[in-house]
Amino acid sequence: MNDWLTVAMPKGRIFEEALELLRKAGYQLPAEFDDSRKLIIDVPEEKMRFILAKPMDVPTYVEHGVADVGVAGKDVMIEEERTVYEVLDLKISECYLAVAGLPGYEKKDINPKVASKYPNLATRYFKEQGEQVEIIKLNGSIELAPLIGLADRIVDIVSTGRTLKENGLVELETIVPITSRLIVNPVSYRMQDERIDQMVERLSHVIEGEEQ
Ligand SMILES: Nc1ncnc2c1ncn2[C@@H]1O[C@H](COP(=O)(O)OP(=O)(O)OP(=O)(O)O)[C@@H](O)[C@H]1O
Ligand SMILES: O=P(O)(O)OC[C@H]1O[C@H](OP(=O)(O)OP(=O)(O)O)[C@H](O)[C@@H]1O
Repeated sequence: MNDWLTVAMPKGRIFEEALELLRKAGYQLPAEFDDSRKLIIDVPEEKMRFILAKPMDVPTYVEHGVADVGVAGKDVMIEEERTVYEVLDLKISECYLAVAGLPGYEKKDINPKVASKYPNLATRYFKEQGEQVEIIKLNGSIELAPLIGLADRIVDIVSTGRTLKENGLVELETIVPITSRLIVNPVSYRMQDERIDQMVERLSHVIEGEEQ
């Protein structure tokens, strides 16, 4: 299977959009992708193996070389800081990272707490801002933290803004816009450069077409 390409796909909300993009780029992906609990799906016609991972873990599989390429949110890339090449902005799963809190929040000097699923990113952000905070790592439902008094602020993804609004929170600072990226293992890029370049080219073509 030396000439096969292993692709790490994030399960969850990016999956369908990424799948659609690949199909539009001409990859023949069977119906099995749309309704399966399998974590490895081989597509011999394309000489491709797909592994379905947790979104936050995709760069880990790619860094270790068990996947040649992968799809990961920019949020995950910033948080994880893995040694991989980021070769293409897929322009899917658009959202942004923001600091949010209760309305009227005022910065306090003593032990301000920030809850986030992105502890590394949040630590770096507040350091850059020259603010000392305690980061509390959560795995989901981040908006709950200020409501229940676990933290004063949160660092989290905002897309429609509905979760903030329905929980009575407001955005305090915008950190960075987020989209999903195509990432590549550096060794795979040397060994399979033609196949990977071709993939980038085919996907770019679809993305540019959709932008017009
Ligand atoms: N509300 C959103 N709208 C658009 N894109 C989002 C949104 N939330 C997250 N994303 C993007 O999708 C990626 C994966 O999100 P998803 O919610 O599927 O995974 P997750 O939160 O890591 O999964 P899980 O909740 O199972 O741990 C994120 O890394 C981010 O890039
Ligand atoms: O601005 P919105 O459109 O409301 O989207 C933002 C929400 O989406 C994500 O949560 P997700 O649905 O992944 O749930 P989680 O709390 O389990 O992370 C994110 O963490 C926000 O809570």
